[in-house]
Amino acid sequence: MGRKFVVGGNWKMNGDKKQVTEIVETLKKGPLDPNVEVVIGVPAIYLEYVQSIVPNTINVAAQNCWKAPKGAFTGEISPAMIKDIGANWVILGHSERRTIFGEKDDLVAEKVAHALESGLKVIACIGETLEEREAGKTEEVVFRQTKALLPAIGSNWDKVVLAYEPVWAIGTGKTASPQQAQDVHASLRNWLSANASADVASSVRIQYGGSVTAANAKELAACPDIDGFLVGGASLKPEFVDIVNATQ
Ligand SMILES: O=C[C@H](O)COP(=O)(O)O
Repeated sequence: MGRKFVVGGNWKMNGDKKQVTEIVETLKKGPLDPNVEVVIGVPAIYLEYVQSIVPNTINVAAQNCWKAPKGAFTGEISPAMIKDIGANWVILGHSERRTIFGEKDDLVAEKVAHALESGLKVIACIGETLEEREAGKTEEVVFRQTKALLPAIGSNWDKVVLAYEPVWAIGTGKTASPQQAQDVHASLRNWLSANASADVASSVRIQYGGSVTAANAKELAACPDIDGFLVGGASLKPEFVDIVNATQ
């Protein structure tokens, strides 16, 4: 099957020019496993700068974008702008966008569709809240969120990475157990087999995100349906190198 392990670092709204330079220096020193695809999610204002200092083995992602190429959308950036400065990825539908900024499934889908049309690759995030998990609705929620993406993705699944990020595990230090994460990833693959295609189900890469650290990455990475991570807090620290190398 050969799904290439893919590790994203989502810096969120953190860092200043000095710190982002230091993080890039740390990544350059690595050494980073050459068999792993690395994508760093950079605050919009530093995208061009970071793109100009990373080696071409490291991919740069925006953390959000709008669903149109240009126009009267104050404060937004477009996929065309992201591509224009040389970056090729965008993270969409992150739970912070969904919960803090009120992005619903249909808006996330429109953004995904436009980003893909514009030639960006997409890390599309899904995941349930604690309340939803405790109500036994984990699968219902992640299937609903993924279903909304199907028409947006169309035949572009090779340009999409799904990131399963249980909201209760984000920034809380409370990681999903490898079994909990594996179970959701496996269910998602079954659902994709029935609702997209067997080929999509077996080839799409599904990252786990939520309090991933160097201490828990190896165990999570050993799960058969976990194909990488989307890392928040730890992506700002030197341990991100060990997380990238978790399959070694
Ligand atoms: O996008 C990354 C996730 O929100 C995980 O964040 P975290 O590793 O700080 O829990």
